[in-house]
Amino acid sequence: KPVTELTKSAASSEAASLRAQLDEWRQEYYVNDAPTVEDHTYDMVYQRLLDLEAAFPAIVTSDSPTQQVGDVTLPGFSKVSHAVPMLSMGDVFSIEELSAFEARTKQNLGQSELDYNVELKIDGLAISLVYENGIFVQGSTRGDGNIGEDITANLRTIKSIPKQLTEPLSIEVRGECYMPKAAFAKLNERQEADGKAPFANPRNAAAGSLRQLDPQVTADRELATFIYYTANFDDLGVASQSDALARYEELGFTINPHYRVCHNMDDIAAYIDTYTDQRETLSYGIDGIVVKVNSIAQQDELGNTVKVPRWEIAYKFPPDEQQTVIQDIEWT
Ligand SMILES: NC(=O)c1c(N)nc(OC2CCCC2)nc1O[C@@H]1CCC[C@@H]1O
Repeated sequence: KPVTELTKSAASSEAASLRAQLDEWRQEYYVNDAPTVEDHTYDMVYQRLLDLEAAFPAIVTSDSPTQQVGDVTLPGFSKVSHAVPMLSMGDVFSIEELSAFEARTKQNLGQSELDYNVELKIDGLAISLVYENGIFVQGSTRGDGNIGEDITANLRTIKSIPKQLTEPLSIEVRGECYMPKAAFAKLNERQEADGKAPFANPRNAAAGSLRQLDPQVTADRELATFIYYTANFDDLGVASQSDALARYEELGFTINPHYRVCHNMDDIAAYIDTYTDQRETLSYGIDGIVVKVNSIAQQDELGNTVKVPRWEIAYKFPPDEQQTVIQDIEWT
């Protein structure tokens, strides 16, 4: 039926079922690498959801597939084309799905044992940093993965981003720019004091502090970074993700210290348990755990699908229990 003839509740329930269907198809496509429908079928259903949400904005949910698309680039920024696309990651939500990823990966590689590098999934904004002969020359956002915004001037104000490396390497590295929880709380106090709207969460605050044109604003926001990737491993002389992280640190970058080489799912599950418990004690936000095949050669052998690497997966924590806390406050 045309969306204009629907009641809001009819639109809302149709949208909910479309979201579930789209999420199932995304899982097949991005995680299992085994889509059961043609792209145009996905696109038609996606378009129907867009129409429903456009006709009834109140029914949009933050986890709707329509809200997950890569960021488009904002006007006012010059554009940066990523020579190597900045990919995102497939998500899984249970150990069972993680085991399925492991089984599929072992099968793809014809290996019965695999080493993984497991990392915290920092809840920030992906950035790319380009160095020429060891000098920081350009920084950008991920954008849609191919085209990002040039935010070099803003990134120059961030202390953890070295202006010069300890070696004269010409290299591009990638990582997450984030706002520590303490800086986020202070910023929102200032926002309220200035009669401005508070930021919803540290990730939005980091994005809002980078994707604006005044470097002084960025400088005042106490942002930080963790580097975790490079587009050109050949320049590093390393054979694994865990060695690459140690190399980034040698070059002057900040890396997240909580990475661990795991040899099987039990190790990975133990790591997930540890950081599910410790999550609240971390001074920055994380929204999951990243499991990567540790060997670079095996990563290359597995390659990437159009949007995500086949050699890594993100285990996502259940949505934050913050909502229940807020409900308690309202209730009392
Ligand atoms: N958020 C993170 O902590 C994180 C990580 N620890 N490791 C990676 O590996 C990259 C490598 C190639 C594709 C993803 N990506 C991360 O975040 C990604 C960046 C873009 C979308 C995800 O947030």
